[in-house]
Formats: sequence, structure tokens, C-alpha cells
Amino acid sequence: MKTFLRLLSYLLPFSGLIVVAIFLGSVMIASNVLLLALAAYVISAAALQPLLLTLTLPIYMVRFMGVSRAVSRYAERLVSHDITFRLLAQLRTKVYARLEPLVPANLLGYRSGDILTRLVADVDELQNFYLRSVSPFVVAIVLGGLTYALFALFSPLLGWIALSFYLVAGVGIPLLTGLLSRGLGRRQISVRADLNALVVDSIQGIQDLLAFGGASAQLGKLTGLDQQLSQVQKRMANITGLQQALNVLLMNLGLWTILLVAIPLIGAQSISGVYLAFLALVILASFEALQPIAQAFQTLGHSLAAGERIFALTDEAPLVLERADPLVLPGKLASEGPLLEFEQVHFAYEAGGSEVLKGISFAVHGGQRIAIVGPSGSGKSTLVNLAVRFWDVSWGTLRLYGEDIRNYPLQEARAASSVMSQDTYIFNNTVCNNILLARPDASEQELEQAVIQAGLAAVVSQLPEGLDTWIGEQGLRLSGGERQRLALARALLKDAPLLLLDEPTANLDPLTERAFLDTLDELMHGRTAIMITHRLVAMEHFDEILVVEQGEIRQRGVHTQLAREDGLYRRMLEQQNDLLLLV
Ligand SMILES: Nc1ncnc2c1ncn2[C@@H]1O[C@H](COP(=O)(O)OP(=O)(O)OP(=O)(O)O)[C@@H](O)[C@H]1O
Repeated sequence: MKTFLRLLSYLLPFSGLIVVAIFLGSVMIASNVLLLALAAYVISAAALQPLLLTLTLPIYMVRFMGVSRAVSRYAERLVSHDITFRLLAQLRTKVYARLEPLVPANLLGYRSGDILTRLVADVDELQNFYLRSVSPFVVAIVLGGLTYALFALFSPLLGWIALSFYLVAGVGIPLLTGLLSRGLGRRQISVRADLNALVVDSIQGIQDLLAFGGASAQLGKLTGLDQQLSQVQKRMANITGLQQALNVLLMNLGLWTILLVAIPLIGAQSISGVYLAFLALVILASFEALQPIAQAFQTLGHSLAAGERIFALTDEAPLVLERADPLVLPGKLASEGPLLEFEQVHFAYEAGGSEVLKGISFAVHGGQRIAIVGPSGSGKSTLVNLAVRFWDVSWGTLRLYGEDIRNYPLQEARAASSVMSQDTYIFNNTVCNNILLARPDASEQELEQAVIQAGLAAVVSQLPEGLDTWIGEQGLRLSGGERQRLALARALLKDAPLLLLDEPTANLDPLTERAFLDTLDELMHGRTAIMITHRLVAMEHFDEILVVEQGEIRQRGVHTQLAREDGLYRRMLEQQNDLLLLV
């Protein structure tokens, strides 16, 4: 019920249009009923060969109903689809806007296929909420009143008979089919979501599935879910068939009952015989309004299940919160204070979970270059996640420009850093648009400069359409090194005060890595940068190196000093040298 009311509240902004659509829908069905009934009357009356003049008005009314049925049908479709598409657009943007603050901290527990299904298929499902659930009910109620009134004009008994059949067909059958299809809508939506998530997983991991021989097992799982979905759909189709059959049965029973009651009334001269066909066709035509009602219960089940899934996602409280009265982020450093400062920072990804960072303290001043090194899993990338507020610290303080980073607006705090990671996402778009993502309003010169600085100019000149070349899914047209240069150009174009480089050369071979590090080295001059790496290359260029292990800073200093000290840094250097000798 709560979901139903929430979905209804989304219709409120369109209440004016909804009234118009329902009016047009009622006019359409009423025109249809009257068209058939009046035509029957004209034929019956004409058989008695009256003066043509007496039939003029009914004939014109038949013509009018014919035209009004077509026009109102067209107009009703236009208005109701307009409502639906506006509703969908509004819902999609609202859902997306609610999703943004949940990224990434809240969404890690969801499969990407599941999020995609909620955002696309579940939102699409809601288009039926108005079209197939709300609107048919209201139109059927209006038509029920009209049918009763038409019969009651001739005899109150006929009015009650027609209304009884109308209620059994309009309330009884939908209740029965609603009972039979109970839980099916929810089940269909949930199986479809599982199937979509599995399809996305299978496509994303197809190379590994093929390489490790897991494709047929995956296909088996897909087939299993597909069969479950088909079974649910089959049951729904059976229920729909039963509903239609019962509807036709009731319509014919209604017709016979009306005839059985009306014929004696005609015999008793209470009703003129010329109206018999009129009455028969009114009951037949008015059942048209009931056809979509039983279906509406099934559709409502789908819409409610889809709505619940969407609201479950959008109702999540973001783990990273905005302050109600945030501070204004200063444009540049006001004094000699650090740009970014970690003070006794502790962090666990899950509340009550084991700590990934345990009392980290260090500061980065303007123009400084800091390297953070350490074994895999020691918590290096987590430091970047905190610096861009993908998560907030559990204990301690993280300061930006001397103030707790949580005191600034989220977007502004994020704008203070340009992040380049080992797996920067490259969109299936042109080189140019991929770089402009960092700053869509950048000038052509700024774009060109970023391309040149990132060492991408030679690559771009080889591409068939230069910067306007499409680079395919995940930038597949580019080599690993070229993709990293594109990511670097993007980070440079953003020109944020702090450059955060998270293992930018992790996926590169030694030669490409060397060339890329030379470019980085040049670029980092005069910039404030933190580079995270577990490969100790060109370490002598950093002002400070922090050696992190199991979430703690074990050593800190410059390369020459750390290389002499007996500690983790020297062991890492020795291991690396041994490996190079082996190669
Ligand atoms: N989103 C997450 N949820 C829960 N635990 C996480 C998450 N991300 C990382 N971790 C855990 O936190 C620890 C530190 O991970 P982190 O990625 O910071 O290490 P790292 O030093 O950058 O490793 P690498 O050099 O391999 O990238 C690891 O034990 C990892 O399993």
C-alpha cells in the first residue's frame, strides 16, 4: 500500500492531464456503447417504417458517436502516453539523482546488472502503472455509472441487473485473477532482475568464461533462469486467458438475463419493443470497459514489485553525507599550511569490520610530491578513496586546506583532486569527448595542451579522425600505455590543485612504464602530487616516500635515506632488483 501511494504521488504533478485523459477515455467508451446501441435502435425503428424525420436525430447521433469515438480514442492515447513518458523521464532522473550520492560506498553490494535492471527495466515497468492500472479503473467506474443510468431509464430492475453483472465482471473476476496471480508479478520482476544481472556478468566476463571452460555452466544457469521466467509468464498468460473467458461468459449471461427480463416488460407495454436491440447492445458494448481491468491487477503487481525494488535502492541513506551548511572551498592555499592532511586516520570499509588504515598521519604541502609505497593490500588505494570522499574516515581527521574535508560540499571537495588510477574508465566515445569529461567547457587550446603534455599528440595524429576518432568499448582501439596517456590528459585538463596517481603504470610493460614515468616526472614539477605504487621506479624524484604496511606507515623519508635503512623499503628494493635480474 505504501508503494502504491508513493507511486500515486508521482502522478500528482500531472493531475490536470490525468483528468483530461480519463475524461477522454470515458468519452471514447461511452461513444462506443452509444454508437452500437443507437445503431441497433435506428435499425429496429426503421423496420417499423416510421416518418424519416423521426429518425433524423438518432442517425445524426450515430454519425456523431462514430466520429467522437475515433477522435476521443486518438486524443486519449496522445494525452495518456504524454503523461506516461513525462512520468518516466521524471522517475529516471530522480532515481539517477538519488543514485549518485550512493556511489561507490553504498552500491558495492549490488551487481551492476541488478542496478541496470532497476534503472532501466524497473523504471520502464512503471509506465504501466498509470496506463494499465490506474486509468482503466477510473474509466470502468465512470462507465459502470453510465450503464446503470441507461438501463435504469427503462426500468430500475434492468439497471440493477446490468450493474450486478458489471460488478461481478469488474470486481469479482479481477479479485479472482488477482488471487490466482498473487506473488507472480513480484516473482517475474525478481527472476528477470536475476537473469539480467547474470547476462551482464556473462558478457563482461565472456573471455574468462571461455578461457577457463566455464561457458557451458554459465549457459546452464542462464537457461535455468530463462525457464523459470517462462514458467511465470506461462502461468500469467493462463490466468489472462481464464479472465478473458470468464469475462465473455459473464457478458453473454448478462445479455441473456437482460433479454429474459426485458421481453416480458415489452409484452406488458412497459418498454417499447423498438428498444430491445438497444438494450442488448448496451450491455455487450459496456463490457468493453472491463476488458483491461483484470489485466490491471497483474500489471499492478508488476508495477508495485518494480516500485519496491527502485525505492529500496533510492531509500538507502548515503554513507557519505553532505553537511547542511557547508564551508566554501578556498581557491588556493591561504598560508603555509598543508593542502591535504591525514591526522591519526583509522578506517574500516564496514562498520565494526577490521581496520584497513590504523592511525595514518601525513601531510602534503603545495608543490610537494609524495610517494606511497607498500605491498598489495596494505591500504594505499584506500587513502585515495578517502581523499576524494568516496568513503569518510572512521576515526581521526582528514583535512583539506586546513579544514575537515567533510565540511566542504562533496562535489567541491572532489574537484580539488584529479585522480588517475590503473583502471581509468574509458567511455565508448571519441578521444576528444573522453578527455573533455574532466572539463567539458575547456577551450580547444587547453585540450590540445593537455594532449601534448600527456604525450598523446603522436598517437592522436596516427588516428584516422584525430581527436574525433571513436575508440571503442573501454578504449579498445588504444594500447594500454595510450589509454593511460589519455587518462593522464583527462587528469591534466581538470587541472585540480592535487594530482592523485594510483598505480598509473601497474598494467604497463617496463619500457612503456619508463616512458610514461618520464612524462609524469616532467608534469609533476611544480604540482602537488601523491603517487601510489608498489613498483619502486624513479623514487629519487619524490620529496617524501611513505612506506605503508598493513594500514600503518612503517617508514618515511627520501629514497637515499630509506634505501640505506634496514626495513621494508630496502627489502622491496632488493626483491625488485632480484626480479629484474631474473628477467
Ligand atoms: N570496497 C571495499 N570493501 C571492503 N574491503 C575493501 C574494499 N576495497 C579494499 N578493501 C580491502 O582493504 C584492504 C586495502 O585495500 P587497498 O586497495 O587500499 O590496498 P592497496 O595497498 O591499494 O592494494 P593494491 O596495491 O593491490 O592495489 C584490502 O584488504 C582490501 O581487501
